[in-house]
Amino acid sequence: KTSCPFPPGPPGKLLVGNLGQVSAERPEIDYMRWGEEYGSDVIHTEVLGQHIICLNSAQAATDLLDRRGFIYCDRPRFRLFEVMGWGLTLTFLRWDSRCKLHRRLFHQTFSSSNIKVFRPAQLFEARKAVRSLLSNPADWKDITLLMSTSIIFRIAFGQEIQYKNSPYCDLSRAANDATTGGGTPGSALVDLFPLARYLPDCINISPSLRHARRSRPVIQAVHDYPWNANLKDIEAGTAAPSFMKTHIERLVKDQSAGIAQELTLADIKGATGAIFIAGGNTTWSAVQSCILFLTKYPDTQRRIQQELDLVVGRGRLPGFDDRPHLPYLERFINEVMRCLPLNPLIIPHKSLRDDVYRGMFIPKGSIVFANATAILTDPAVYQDPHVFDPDRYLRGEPYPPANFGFGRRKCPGNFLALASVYIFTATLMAAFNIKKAIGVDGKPLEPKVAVSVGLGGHPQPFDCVLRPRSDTNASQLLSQY
Ligand code: HEM
Repeated sequence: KTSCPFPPGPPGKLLVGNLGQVSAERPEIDYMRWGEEYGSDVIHTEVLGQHIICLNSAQAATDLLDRRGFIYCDRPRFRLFEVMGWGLTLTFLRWDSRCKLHRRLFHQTFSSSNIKVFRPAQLFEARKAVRSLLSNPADWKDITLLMSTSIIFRIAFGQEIQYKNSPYCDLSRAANDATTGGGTPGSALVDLFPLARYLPDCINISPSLRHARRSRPVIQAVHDYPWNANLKDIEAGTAAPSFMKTHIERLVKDQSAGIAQELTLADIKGATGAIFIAGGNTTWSAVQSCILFLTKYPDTQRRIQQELDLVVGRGRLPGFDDRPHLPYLERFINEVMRCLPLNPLIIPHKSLRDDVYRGMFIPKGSIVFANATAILTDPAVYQDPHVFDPDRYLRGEPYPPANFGFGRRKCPGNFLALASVYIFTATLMAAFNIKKAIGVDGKPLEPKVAVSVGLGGHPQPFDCVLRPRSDTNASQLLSQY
């Protein structure tokens, strides 16, 4: 215990605290406003006795979530997602030996050097997608969904998805709706009043709870359907390399050698499902964000294309070896991530013990949010933070630190995700120009830079027009590929 005060924050009401004061839709904006009002980058609220801490600066987030990661590595219970049927899913696991085991599985597979084995699948899918765009440019949303889903399905379950009306794409869309429809993680009625989960549907006043119950079959299917398909292939000896295959084969080998195993088949199944849910739609959203900013900023397109034409030339398509030689494209992707964080409050962490930070008391069991929106638009770090400017990084401003989270719960798929986004954007820009769509009034439609609410947000729908470039022979190269 300590005599230090809690971090500053809005005064609450007797018993309920700040219940109802934080917007369900854009809580990050409330926390930014309070940050200004109370002159602090660490804000405290309390809802029904639950302490909530929001970190509005990179400094506070790295000091606590990175440097004191051993304190801030737990997660709150996500009861709404439990109702949906998410089980051994790393994202929702409390910090214990099982969670550490799952993180090890992810790190072994998705470290910056180990992801190189997935490059052929990423390259193949990116080129397949851009080739499909040549015949169906208006279909860019479905084609990019097919690509992101197929990359993650190959990596997780060894299954390629060949057609846009494949049941796996429907599954991906449904799983996306299930998770994003749950609202800001940890803020549903059932998270605040756990007994609400037992309310019968006839008196169930919570739309999120009804949504979670309706989503159960989809979440079950996400785990079972591709798993069963790949299990058949593994048994038949025809399975392609995948996370699932590697870990099942290792488990079977260790079991037959009599080596004691902490890992179970259920762990592998949970982790494989987690790759799909955490890695498919997020990558799709990041790809869509790139298309959004390419649409908004034609000059940026030209610069990416000039760089590509210079480095890659006309005789071939971009590959992974070109990436270090395409610094403007790298800055562009980082600037897209900075301007449109897909998880404005990341995913909440929870503290395992009492802590004091700069004289402020953070009690054990606090829910801790890093406010990505505040961090990425902090005027003390980013000059003119609301201006889209990939060249800001040439002036020494840091690459966005918050999009993939912090500390011991930082996204283990970050290298893989950025590699997919890179190879798709490079291939797209080698082959296409993107223009704004024209509205009914004859004027160009300006895409809105906004993200949906909920876990794994995606850019709000926008239109654009893709036209093959006539000044390169990328289309020809793609059609031969
Ligand atoms: C652009 C794409 C992606 C974005 C923006 C993203 C973002 C995030 C964020 C913000 C977190 C929470 C970190 C925290 O709590 O501090 C997270 C966690 C996670 N991500 Fe990603 N992610 C992406 C792609 C991927 C991919 C491709 C995979 C799979 C290979 C993946 C797997 C996970 C997992 C398993 C977690 C939970 C980690 C834990 O709780 O310990 N993500 N991601």
